[in-house]
Amino acid sequence: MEATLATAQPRDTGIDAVASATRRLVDAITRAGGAIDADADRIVADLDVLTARIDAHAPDLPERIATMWRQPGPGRFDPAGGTENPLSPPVSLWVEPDGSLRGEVTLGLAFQGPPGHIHGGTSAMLMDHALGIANARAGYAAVTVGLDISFRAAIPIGSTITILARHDGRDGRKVRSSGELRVGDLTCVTATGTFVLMDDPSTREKFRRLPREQA
Ligand SMILES: CCCCCCCCCC(=O)SCCNC(=O)CCNC(=O)[C@H](O)C(C)(C)COP(=O)(O)OP(=O)(O)OC[C@H]1O[C@@H](n2cnc3c(N)ncnc32)[C@H](O)[C@@H]1OP(=O)(O)O
Repeated sequence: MEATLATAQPRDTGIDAVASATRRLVDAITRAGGAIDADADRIVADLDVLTARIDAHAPDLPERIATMWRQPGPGRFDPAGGTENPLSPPVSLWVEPDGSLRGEVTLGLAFQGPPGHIHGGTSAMLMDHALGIANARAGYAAVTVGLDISFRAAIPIGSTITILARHDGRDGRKVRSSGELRVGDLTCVTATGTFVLMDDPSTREKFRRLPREQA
């Protein structure tokens, strides 16, 4: 049986292709560093032309957010697995036979924390998001109120990181999930999360409104 993808299906055209190219750009910049200083003025001019070309297509923010949430299926704009989001690491999560999630990702220098290793905030984002998707797959769309995370071993830049996440249960309006990041057989990060259901009245009210309406 074909495995089910819990994150957005990557495409090699349109906005997904632009986002991928932008990830390659960011990776190239972080690898080159100050070695591009002499060429920086020309690079900035070229990038500004591209930015203006793209910006000409951008609707205002509330309209853009509304469009994002009208798209069916897994979030294409998520910060961890959003194929349309150039800041999103290219994560795909698959549903295992027991309903848990499993995926792999390799992160470059843009995600560095300690020398040669992944930033803890990046690991926390991968965990927060995977735990949230594990809940959503179990039928519980919910927002994080607590994330307990342990960094047990540093994750080398460029290593293949295995992401595991599972929904652990519901307690009234709260749901729990847990997960880990592994490199090979080594468990590098463990996390447990507490989430509040989005259909809880206070949560629904808070996340119903768009930024402009909240001002
Ligand atoms: C659609 C599918 C999406 C799939 C993936 C999404 C993954 C995204 C994950 C995220 O990053 S979500 C974004 C980060 N989270 C937030 O912005 C939520 C911010 N918090 C809030 O807006 C409010 O807390 C919320 C509206 C959710 C609820 O407010 P309330 O005033 O009603 O409740 P409160 O925050 O006091 O606590 C709710 C419950 O959580 C409990 N709680 C709070 N902090 C906790 C903590 N740190 N650990 C454990 N439990 C905690 C708290 O005790 C309480 O338990 P009880 O219901 O049993 O009383």
